[in-house]
Amino acid sequence: MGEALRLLIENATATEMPTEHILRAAELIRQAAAPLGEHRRGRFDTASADDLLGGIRLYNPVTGEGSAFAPPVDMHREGDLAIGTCTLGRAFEGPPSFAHGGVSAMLLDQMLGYAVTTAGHPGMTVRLDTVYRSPVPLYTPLRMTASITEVNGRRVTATGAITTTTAPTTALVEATGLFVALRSDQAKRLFGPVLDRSA
Ligand SMILES: CCCCCCCC(=O)SCCNC(=O)CCNC(=O)[C@H](O)C(C)(C)COP(=O)(O)OP(=O)(O)OC[C@H]1O[C@@H](n2cnc3c(N)ncnc32)[C@H](O)[C@@H]1OP(=O)(O)O
Repeated sequence: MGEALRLLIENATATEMPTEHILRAAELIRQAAAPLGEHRRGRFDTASADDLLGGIRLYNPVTGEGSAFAPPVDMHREGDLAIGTCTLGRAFEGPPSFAHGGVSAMLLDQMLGYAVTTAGHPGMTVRLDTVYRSPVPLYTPLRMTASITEVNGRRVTATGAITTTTAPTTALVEATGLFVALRSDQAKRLFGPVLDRSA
């Protein structure tokens, strides 16, 4: 379903069809959406397809295969380096033909988060600094990298960059993120209802 939704969003964003076609499509979309809404999970319920501890989040807005919104980014580790790949379509546009700056920050937040989590230092982002060196092109295969630069108690720093796959040494956007490991009282305060319901 995620793939179908992403095709829908891409075509809906790029379409130049006449208004009557768009109105007809809108009605069909409403008809398709209605049965899905008949049984929904609540705010604190995890998706039945998810495995929180195993890191499976089907509807994550960056990596989720089931997400209408995610590019989705494919991530893996090679040694100390986290690597991600994706191609951004029209829905991610900011400046004409290039990605929105907030989208680049979102991709890098997830990349850095993946780097720290898969290195055994899970935490939440408390700071993300981005440097925009060149616009990120749409419809162009992208490569992202991230790695840890410092571990200082509960605070972990990671850096990363977005490049194209054809010029992997030319950073278009760079980011440095600070992640903080939650104390048990913080984890309980923030995620207690979710953990209780998924136990
Ligand atoms: C595979 C998974 C990938 C996931 C990637 C996505 C990651 C995300 O996007 S997470 C979502 C965005 N982030 C958030 O919503 C976090 C919001 N922040 C918070 O809830 C709180 O700041 C929280 C709970 C993390 C930490 O609580 P807080 O009271 O701020 O910090 P505290 O626990 O007292 O301090 C920890 C340390 O971090 C430091 N710190 C906290 N915030 C900052 C900051 N913004 N800048 C610098 N240092 C900071 C503190 O000074 C302290 O340092 P020290 O140990 O030397 O005294």
